[in-house]
Amino acid sequence: MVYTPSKGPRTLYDKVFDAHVVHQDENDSFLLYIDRHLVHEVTSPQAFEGLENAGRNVRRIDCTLATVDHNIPTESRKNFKSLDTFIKQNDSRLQVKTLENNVKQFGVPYFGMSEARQGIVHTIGPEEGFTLPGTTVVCGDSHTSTHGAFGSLAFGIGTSEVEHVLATQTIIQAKSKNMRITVNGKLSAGITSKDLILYIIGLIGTAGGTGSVIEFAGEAIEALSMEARMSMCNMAIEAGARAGMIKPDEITFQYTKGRPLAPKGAEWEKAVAYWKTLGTDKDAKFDHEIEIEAIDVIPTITWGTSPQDALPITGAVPDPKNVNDPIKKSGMERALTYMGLKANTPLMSIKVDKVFIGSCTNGRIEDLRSAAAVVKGHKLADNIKLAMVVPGSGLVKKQAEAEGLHNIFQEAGFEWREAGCSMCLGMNPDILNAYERCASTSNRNFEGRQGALSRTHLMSPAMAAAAGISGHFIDIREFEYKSQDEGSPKLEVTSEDERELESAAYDHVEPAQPEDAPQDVANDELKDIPTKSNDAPTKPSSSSMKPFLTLEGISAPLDKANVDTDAIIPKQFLKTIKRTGLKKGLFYEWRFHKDDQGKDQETDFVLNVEPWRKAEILIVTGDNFGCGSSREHAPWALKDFGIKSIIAPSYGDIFYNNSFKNGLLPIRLDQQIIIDKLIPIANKGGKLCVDLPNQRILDSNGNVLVDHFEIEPFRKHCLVNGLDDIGITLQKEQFISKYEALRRDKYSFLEGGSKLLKFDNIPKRKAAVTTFDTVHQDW
Ligand SMILES: CC(C)[C@H](C(=O)O)[C@@H](O)C(=O)O
Ligand code: SF4
Repeated sequence: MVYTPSKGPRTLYDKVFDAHVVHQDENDSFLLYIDRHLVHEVTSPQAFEGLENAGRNVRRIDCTLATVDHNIPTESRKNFKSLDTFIKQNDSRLQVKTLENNVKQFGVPYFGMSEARQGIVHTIGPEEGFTLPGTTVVCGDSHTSTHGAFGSLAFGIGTSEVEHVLATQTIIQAKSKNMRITVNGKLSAGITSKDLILYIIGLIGTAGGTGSVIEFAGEAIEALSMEARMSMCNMAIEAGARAGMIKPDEITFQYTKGRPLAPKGAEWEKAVAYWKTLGTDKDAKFDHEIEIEAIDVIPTITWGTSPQDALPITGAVPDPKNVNDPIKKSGMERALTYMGLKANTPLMSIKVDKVFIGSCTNGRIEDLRSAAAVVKGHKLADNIKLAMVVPGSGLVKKQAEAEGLHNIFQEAGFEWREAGCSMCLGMNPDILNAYERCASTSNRNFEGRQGALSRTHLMSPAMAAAAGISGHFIDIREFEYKSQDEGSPKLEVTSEDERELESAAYDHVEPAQPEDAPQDVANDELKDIPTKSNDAPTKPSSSSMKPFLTLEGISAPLDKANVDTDAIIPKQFLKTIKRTGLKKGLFYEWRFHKDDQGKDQETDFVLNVEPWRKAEILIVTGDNFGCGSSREHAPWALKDFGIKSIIAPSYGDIFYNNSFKNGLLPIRLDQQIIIDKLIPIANKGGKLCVDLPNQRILDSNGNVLVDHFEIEPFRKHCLVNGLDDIGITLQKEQFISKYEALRRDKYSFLEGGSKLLKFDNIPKRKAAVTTFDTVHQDW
């Protein structure tokens, strides 16, 4: 169907979405073109394997950029010789080496461990100018939302979608709702964008943005630096949103200009003229609007096990006695026990064991500057066992060292590390021990996130640094800076600082202009082309599915809200390069405890008990099942256990998507219907029958319990027919090439991409598998 964007006033999200529609299917499913695809070692092995098995290629290596970040140790690389000697953990090493093999085989530009530009995937994209305003950006990682700070539509995807993007440079998407959060007035001195985003998540909850793209707007947002905007959008996913976006403006252009992969000369002018048109039109309609007064935001930290457990630092640990909702009350009680906290304890009296300054939320130069301003002239408190600063990228590290920040940290007793995800999720040697409490600048405080039984409190870099110096949480507004003589602490990076950073650290070769001359496209509109294509590949992908029609199986109850994917499958199980064998890891922390010998013993968690041990349908009472990380390992683990359908009031967007790609049916139902009609049966271990063709749910006697549940027609079509998305998309090859021709002309400033990076060692493809060989040789 020809897609005709609305003629009326449109939002920033509408505009970027409209500009990328390759094809609209009959039912509200769109094929969107992807401008930028970032790849890392954890969520890509199975995707490359799928490509290889199906004999497919990476369609646009110039739109793809890979790096390693999650698994790598952050200790000094001075003596780095090879991955074999440097990465001690076998499974981590295997994942990193697998990525290295894959980028070589498919010719994907890659920043490996010996490359100065390596870093966290969300730090390097903006840093290189790979991320550009108005683009679509994806990555097999939920914090891809970070890139929305540029006014790009950026979101996390699962591994099946990584494979889809690699093969087709497109993604199948439904349109999200428009939500705007306007922050009026100015933030008070010392209040950072991290305080603001924690405040917002505390207000709207981790499901507050579900199904929506949030546009952050208003005076306080416009005043933020790019790095501060990135911290905001980074955590939009923690508010459940599909993406976060901020209108590109002069601050965005200033930040982007001169980056290695940013357009140059006339292409730059053309790009800026286009980017200036992207702001939300006056009178554009939002499905949800929230207004916040900046003056209300004070330093904010989390107390519990969800990012929504955010409180002003002046507050006290909440008391479950004051909560009526039984699900919320029991969640709060559990969080208090897990965090080892007593209700009503003042937050500022809570002592800290470790400090972590880093991550894709707060591991950029501005963050390190603000933490260093706090630390300068002080020493870590005696009770601090370890404090570490982990730059987001090699270039951030280089810049920080040029400014002498590493000396400030080291003199105070902090460890100065190499770039990586580090203790943000502890897939590498940087972890907390059981019961240790950490002041962390990362974005997730889920149970076990930084190590089994670890306790994470989220906050800004300045607040985490101050906690290290004081030994307990402290209000940064009352902290005694010793660096006043050198001017007040830098909580903001000026454009001058940015220029300095650029010239000091970004010594790249001036990239040549793209070779592809803009092509003549007669018409700006996409023309409808018959979907039949002669050259559509027919080989199945590795993930091809069985048709899903009706399912009759034992149902198991799960009386919890906000079940995150870290809980469904903890980080230690993500190191596999396969899609199978994850049964043991499902709800691992809930299903097992360690005995005196350190052996796993089963708990009485429902799935360990007969008859639910054989459950095929999971009935969840609380909202937001599968929130958090994009790990497709969550549906893989559920399927491996035997669960084939989940029924819950709502889901995390990425988990919901990922489930369909694996033939796992997630059904959304009203909470009251679940509690009244399904939970009584699940509590007895009774059977339910899910009838997908007729979209209804029956009991084992054939009585209809739910006469209709909603499911998007395209998703149903794929499940019922066991269809492989990639195969379907490749049949639309003509639409994709047509869009690419349009793009070369209208958005010519996007051409070139990562192909323009200069490498000392150009990865050589093992076998000539694509028509992109010429491109590859051009590097
Ligand atoms: C490993 C990856 C899938 C995951 C994510 O999607 O966010 C990770 O980056 C995280 O922060 O939990
Ligand atoms: S959230 Fe943490 S683990 Fe995930 S990409 Fe960012 S730094 Fe890495």
